[in-house]
Amino acid sequence: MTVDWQEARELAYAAGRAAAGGAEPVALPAADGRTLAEPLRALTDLPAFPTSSIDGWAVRGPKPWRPVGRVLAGQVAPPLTEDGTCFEIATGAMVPSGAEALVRIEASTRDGDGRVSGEPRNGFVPEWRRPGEEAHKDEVLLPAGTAIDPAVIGIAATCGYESLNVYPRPRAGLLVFGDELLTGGTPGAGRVRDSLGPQVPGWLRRYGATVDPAAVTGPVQDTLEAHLTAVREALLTCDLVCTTGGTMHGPVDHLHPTLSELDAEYIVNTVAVRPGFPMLLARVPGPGGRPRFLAGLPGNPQSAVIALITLVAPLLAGLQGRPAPQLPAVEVTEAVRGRGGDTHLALARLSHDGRSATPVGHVGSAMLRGLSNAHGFAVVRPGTEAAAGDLVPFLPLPLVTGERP
Ligand SMILES: Nc1nc2c(c(=O)[nH]1)N[C@H]1C(S)=C(S)[C@@H](COP(=O)(O)OP(=O)(O)OC[C@H]3O[C@@H](n4cnc5c(N)ncnc54)[C@H](O)[C@@H]3O)O[C@H]1N2
Ligand code: MOO
Repeated sequence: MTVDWQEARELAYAAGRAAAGGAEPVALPAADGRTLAEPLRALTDLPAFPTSSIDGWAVRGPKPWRPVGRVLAGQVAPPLTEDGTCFEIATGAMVPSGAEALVRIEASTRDGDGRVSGEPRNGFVPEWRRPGEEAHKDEVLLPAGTAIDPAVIGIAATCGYESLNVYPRPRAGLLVFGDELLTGGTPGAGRVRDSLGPQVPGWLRRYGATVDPAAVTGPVQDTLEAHLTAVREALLTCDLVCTTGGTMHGPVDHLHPTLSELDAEYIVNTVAVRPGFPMLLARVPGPGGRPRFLAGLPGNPQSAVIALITLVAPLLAGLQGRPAPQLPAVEVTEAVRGRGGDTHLALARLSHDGRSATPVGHVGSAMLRGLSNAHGFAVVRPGTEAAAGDLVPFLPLPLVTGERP
């Protein structure tokens, strides 16, 4: 029943990939953060016409050249037909056929009759860009599965796209379980603040899901009936419902009985990882034959984030048609103990060059202090220990540039 941590990630990814939605067209300005459902191909040669890189003269034959016209950017250049003539030309303008060279304005002189002389630059950089220099028509520039960022939108616009066919964004929701949880004020008298309701939607969005604020509910009352009602309702509008707490088998832990009532099928039910082992991922029959998913995040807050990064991140990557997340290797600066037959995920900070990781303090599964000071987790695989200087995989938090400098 308990699966290896790496295997759990692969199972979650495969489940998401198998359930990825069909492509939908989205206008370029709205495509940031989406995923290409088809390869991005050049629709024409790029550049599409010979394009001047300078302001100057397009010349033909030996100098001096008599100006016979002017080509500005945006115009179709007429041919330059006679030796000893030139067109004045602007940066970005089409180079006329027949032109043999371009002479920069600052490298040119004019005689009393207005004829132009000068030397074309003999440099490494040509003075005009040839059609197809950047891409040939139909060439694949980016594969399907590419995450769309502003630069991808830019190259798509350069090619002439108005919209892109992309995967749908998975819609995620969150149900917080636990009658002991406060939604405001300071903790005490047996009660703690809910630290997952405010936090989990942000992580889900960073993994590409949308989270409607109306799909975040809690605390849900600790009864089986309340759990069932809340999960059923959430599954109506969400592709993925995350729950927090109740993954064990305590007196008020109702998640497993809820899943059984819903005819859910476990994809992963507990993982050989510390912290976080009671995490689970289940598939629930959805309308139209497309499955919906429920991720059970353990109640201990750091364990909940570990479940997100272990199961939900690969699931969402698969649902969006992205490649499975790969882990870089880093050197640990101090020893990190193993956890016997379990994978140990040890919170750590990366060095500025990203090559080494140093474990942080305050890493108990009920704590968030270490998490708020770390870049991710050093991964110590089952049956191993990491000595200072060893290379281990690093599981990054989905932080944005500028966070945790
Ligand atoms: N007999 C055993 N008991 C426990 C074991 C075990 O192996 N045997 N494992 C422990 C581990 S490890 C974990 S993790 C938790 C998982 O339990 P649940 O998922 O059922 O979570 P709860 O019992 O509901 O809560 C655990 C803990 O976390 C606090 N919590 C819950 N939700 C939140 C929240 N939204 N914000 C802040 N804190 C939260 C809750 O108050 C509890 O302290 O089981 C252990 N027990
Ligand atoms: O493994 Mo629990 O998931 O330590 O907090």
